[in-house]
Amino acid sequence: MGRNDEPPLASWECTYPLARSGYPYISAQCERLGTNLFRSRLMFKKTLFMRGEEAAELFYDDARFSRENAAPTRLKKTLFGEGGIQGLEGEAHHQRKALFLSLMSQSRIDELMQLVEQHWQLRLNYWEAQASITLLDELHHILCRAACAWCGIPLHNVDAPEMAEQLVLMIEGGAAIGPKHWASRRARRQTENALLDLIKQYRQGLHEVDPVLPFATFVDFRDAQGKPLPNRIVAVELLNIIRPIVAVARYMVFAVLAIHEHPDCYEKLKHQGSSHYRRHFIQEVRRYYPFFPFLAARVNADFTWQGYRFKRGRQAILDLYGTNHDAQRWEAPDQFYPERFEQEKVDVHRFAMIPQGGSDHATQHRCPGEWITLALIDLAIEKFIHQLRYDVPCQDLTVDLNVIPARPRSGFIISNIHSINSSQPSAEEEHF
Ligand code: HEM
Repeated sequence: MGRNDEPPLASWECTYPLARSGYPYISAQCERLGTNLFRSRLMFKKTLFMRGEEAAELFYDDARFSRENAAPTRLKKTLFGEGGIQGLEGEAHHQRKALFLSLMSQSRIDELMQLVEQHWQLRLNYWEAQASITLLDELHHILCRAACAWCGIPLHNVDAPEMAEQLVLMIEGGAAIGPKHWASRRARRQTENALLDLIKQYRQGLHEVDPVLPFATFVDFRDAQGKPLPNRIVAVELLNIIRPIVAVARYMVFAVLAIHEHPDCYEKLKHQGSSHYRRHFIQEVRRYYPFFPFLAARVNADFTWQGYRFKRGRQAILDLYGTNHDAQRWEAPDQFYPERFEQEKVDVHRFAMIPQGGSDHATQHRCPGEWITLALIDLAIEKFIHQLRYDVPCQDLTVDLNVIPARPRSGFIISNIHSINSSQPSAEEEHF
């Protein structure tokens, strides 16, 4: 290898094999070529693919990589929206990020958890009356109602199921092709438009929202020049809160799946209360189960790294799933083993364990919703270990690694559901 070589070539074009193999694709190429960096083309664009802790540290060096115009259009039209925080850089990004982080205080997160508890409790009567329910679908609805209430977005009974469905379409349609992708684009347009109407009404003084809630925080924001955010951007950013809160349903289901498939974990969670073990279990759910597959950026300036040339303007992809499963960093990475975190230091979460991105929250693009995610998974564990009795009927619980975003095929069906601690009887049943 010379001082300034091109990274190894995996293939001329890899869009189709990547779509067909899903999460393990980048790692499989790394193993085949004996490298953590290779090149190919994605959607005919020359692309560098990177995996592992060192590569993640490099990817988060903003002198070398930029997110501006990095996300593919199909993701902007579905998952992210246009003009949102994901594509900002520098001071504009820091300002916008500070707004998101201002919503993540412990007291605000506690508020959200109380809302989720309330909506869960209201739904429990219905669960108990059914022969079975599909947990993923139910959690999508509960989280949608709680997230909208937490943000200050009024949802009436009639709108709630539609809103939940549209958010799920956005979550699932970004990576999809064909009709599902187009339904996802439609869902984004409709949801943004519904929010736009609310934002306009609020600006005209037609309805009031508590100023601490995200809706008012974003609409009332003024930059250093006293300029507000355009209505469309406010709508995109509000969706950047409620959509991912609904998406956490997948991690909650994965946590319940892990409890089901690992009886030893169940016993430890039941008897060790809210111990270190529980925290390690939650981290292992986020490390082990596939969710956000990879991130895209653009090379900012020519540079050389480990003898390989990075050319300005080149597309770069950081493999999140592959980094979380990198055998050079993790022992038995494909085994679910919460105890592994006993040996880890806090800085494991900077570049080695990066299901929600790495580096810093305030200055980098790392997910501002990590604390909410941890709290919601914890809530699911509390419910399923201590507060509910249920059966898991025979079903297909396969998690296909070629489906992005992943989920257990059945959505996790549970039956014979009973509340163990029925100290909070539901006042009214919610109709989804
Ligand atoms: C299901 C759990 C979640 C996963 C897997 C996840 C994953 C991610 C990932 C991979 C990123 C990109 C990081 C980067 O570009 O460096 C991200 C960014 C982001 N996430 Fe999350 N997230 C989750 C939950 C949440 C929640 C609950 C919220 C909000 C309440 C949220 C809001 C955001 C926002 C606004 C960004 C953009 C941040 C920026 O560009 O600076 N996410 N998330």
